Amino acid sequence: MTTLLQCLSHTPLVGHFDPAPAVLDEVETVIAKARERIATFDPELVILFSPDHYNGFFYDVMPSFCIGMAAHAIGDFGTAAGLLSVPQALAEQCAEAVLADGIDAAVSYRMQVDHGFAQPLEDLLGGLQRYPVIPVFINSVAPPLPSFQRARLLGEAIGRFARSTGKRVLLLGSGGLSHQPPVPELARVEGLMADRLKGSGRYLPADEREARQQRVISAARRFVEDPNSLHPLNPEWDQQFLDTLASARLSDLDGLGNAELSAIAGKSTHEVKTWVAAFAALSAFGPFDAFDRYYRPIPEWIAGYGALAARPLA
Ligand SMILES: O=C(O)CCC(=O)/C=C/C=C(\O)C(=O)O
Ligand SMILES: [Fe+2]
Repeated sequence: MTTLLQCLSHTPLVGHFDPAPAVLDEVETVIAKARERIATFDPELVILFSPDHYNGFFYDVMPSFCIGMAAHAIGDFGTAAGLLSVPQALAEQCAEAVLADGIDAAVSYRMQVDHGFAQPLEDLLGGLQRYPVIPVFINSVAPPLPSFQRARLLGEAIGRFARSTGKRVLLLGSGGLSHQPPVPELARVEGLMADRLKGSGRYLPADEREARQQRVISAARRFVEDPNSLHPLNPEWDQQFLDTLASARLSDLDGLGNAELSAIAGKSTHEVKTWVAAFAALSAFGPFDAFDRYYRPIPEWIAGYGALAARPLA
């Protein structure tokens, strides 16, 4: 097998405000099985599609897509901090190939990433540096957002590059499904907060970082008591989305506009474009089989929480 895919929701709330032990066990079992499968696959290269939450990408320059030539994680919400093991020459080749293929992704030689990248690297791979990883950012919270179609085309271009390496490549998608945690919006803030979103938030003082994290934890507590305190989760849409990916109908999502998706499933649901990109990358290896599907709405994590694996058909 030359490639394996794993998509998984992430949540900064794990360990801070958890669901009942039985649910936590269920999720841990799903993650443990994925981790075991990945260890057996023993990737030579990992390509990780993830969003950011105004920790590394800001409105001073906000790309739709960015490929990391080098990257470090900030360690928010108790996730791991430090350098990722990015194979720079290979990442440069990836960027060259993607641009030559018609997708104008930005590059970063100092990509700052948050739990969106760190959590899957820790949970699925065992740490930030366990395997060589090319991090690929997809803007999922800062309008104007890329479309489903562009995320799919990015994924296809990266998949063609991945295939050309001849390596065992693990494709990861991080984030989603339906959810809308409290993430500030430029159109709704001013003063210091607007300045933070334009770039001064890149290096937050510890007390502000802590206050920001507590805001999310408090919102989760409220959400459990009142599902209308935030945009409600949408299990029906989430299951349809999983059906769409599992049946390789990725381009069916092309026509779904960003405003429409926000209205259906919440403003952070755009993170599912990382799943679309990962599946599109897999499609460059030929027909695939999706398996180990998991889904549960978990209000404690403000998340339609899911997982889906896939591999090429034998
Ligand atoms: O600026 C803030 O306070 C952002 C809060 C934040 O980082 C929330 C993140 C939530 C997720 O990553 C998620 O549910 O996917
Ligand atoms: Fe997120």
